[in-house]
Amino acid sequence: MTDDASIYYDEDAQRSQIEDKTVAVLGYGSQGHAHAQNLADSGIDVRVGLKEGSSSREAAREDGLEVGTPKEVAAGADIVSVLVPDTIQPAVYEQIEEELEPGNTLQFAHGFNIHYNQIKPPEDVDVTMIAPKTPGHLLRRNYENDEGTPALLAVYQDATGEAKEEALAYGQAIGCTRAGVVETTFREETETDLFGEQAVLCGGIASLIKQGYETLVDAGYSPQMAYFECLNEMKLIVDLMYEDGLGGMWDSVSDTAEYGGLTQGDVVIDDHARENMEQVLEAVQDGTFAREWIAENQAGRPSYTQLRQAEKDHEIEAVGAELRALFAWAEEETEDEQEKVTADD
Ligand SMILES: NC(=O)C1=CN([C@@H]2O[C@H](COP(=O)(O)OP(=O)(O)OC[C@H]3O[C@@H](n4cnc5c(N)ncnc54)[C@H](OP(=O)(O)O)[C@@H]3O)[C@@H](O)[C@H]2O)C=CC1
Ligand SMILES: CC[C@](O)(C(C)=O)C(=O)O
Ligand SMILES: [Mg+2]
Ligand SMILES: [Mg+2]
Repeated sequence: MTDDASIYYDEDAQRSQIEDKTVAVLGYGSQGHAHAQNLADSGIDVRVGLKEGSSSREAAREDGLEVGTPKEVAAGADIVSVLVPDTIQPAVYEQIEEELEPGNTLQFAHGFNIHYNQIKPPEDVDVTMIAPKTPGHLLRRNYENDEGTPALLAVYQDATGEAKEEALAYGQAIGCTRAGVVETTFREETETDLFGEQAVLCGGIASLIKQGYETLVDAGYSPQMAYFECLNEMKLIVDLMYEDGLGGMWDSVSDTAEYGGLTQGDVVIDDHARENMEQVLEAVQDGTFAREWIAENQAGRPSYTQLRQAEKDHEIEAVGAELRALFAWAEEETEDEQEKVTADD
């Protein structure tokens, strides 16, 4: 995004660009179920593409959607939205490639396979991206609550001359132009998304939480105390940043927290952490991470499986599960009490 980046809203999108078109949504996972249901609720003709025997087929049918194999649904579609996992996309693309007709659109929610040349579409189709900046389940929840979800729009290939307009209409139909759609490129979306999820949003924050938790527990504090301090309250603090930036958070916490945070934050996340972040970014930019991830999948995901298990086995997960169960029970009780008060009134 540059200083003059364009942001598009509902009024910038033309429904006519999509209303008579058929969309094949491949995959019915986090993004797939949200795109498919939001499109259908916006009056668009949607079909869901899943392999025979897929565990997602029943869910899509229960949600009232027509289901076929990726090849079957792509055959009748104007827009094919590729929402299976990134590592599966090249194989699924091979199944649907011959169904693409001139003027059709290949639509993505992340640029990995286009940017790293794992999918090479024919020149006569549009290749676009609407990348919601949120997990899919929140994309669906926001749509149902009449709220918007910000997204990025990019056009890699404009065979029809109307790729951007159609992508905007798609973004409107899944609820993104309600919040704002920012124009970017496949390269910028891919590299910033991978960097963000690795260094900050998913990897960085999980490691920060675990290191904080372990520091307190190793120093003799109770695991419950460490959980509340390092994980539970994270959401509440991030909510303040989400609503009003870092300033919103600094304004709300005590002066003591603000002074301690401003002096110690950079001690923890220091120049060394910054150098590590730069290395993470370099591996994304020069394709090292992409090659590693593709090879890891070709080898049957040995490291991924082991790392996933180690994360599940971390003590903070068991402690958190116990505490959250107590919390939910306490909340239910509070609601019951409130209902009782209302009824008594
Ligand atoms: N997760 C997110 O919120 C975000 C994801 N993205 C991007 O969206 C895209 C989709 O990611 P995400 O939603 O996480 O994916 P998911 O892992 O949630 O996708 C799982 C779905 O894909 C189906 N699937 C798996 N293999 C195949 C196959 N061979 N043929 C057909 N369907 C298959 C699964 O069916 P089955 O039940 O049979 O396994 C399931 O329905 C990616 O490009 C990702 O980077 C972008 C923004 C956020
Ligand atoms: C932050 C992770 C993400 O990039 C996302 C939800 O936006 C993803 O790939 O899931
Ligand atoms: Mg993302
Ligand atoms: Mg991502």
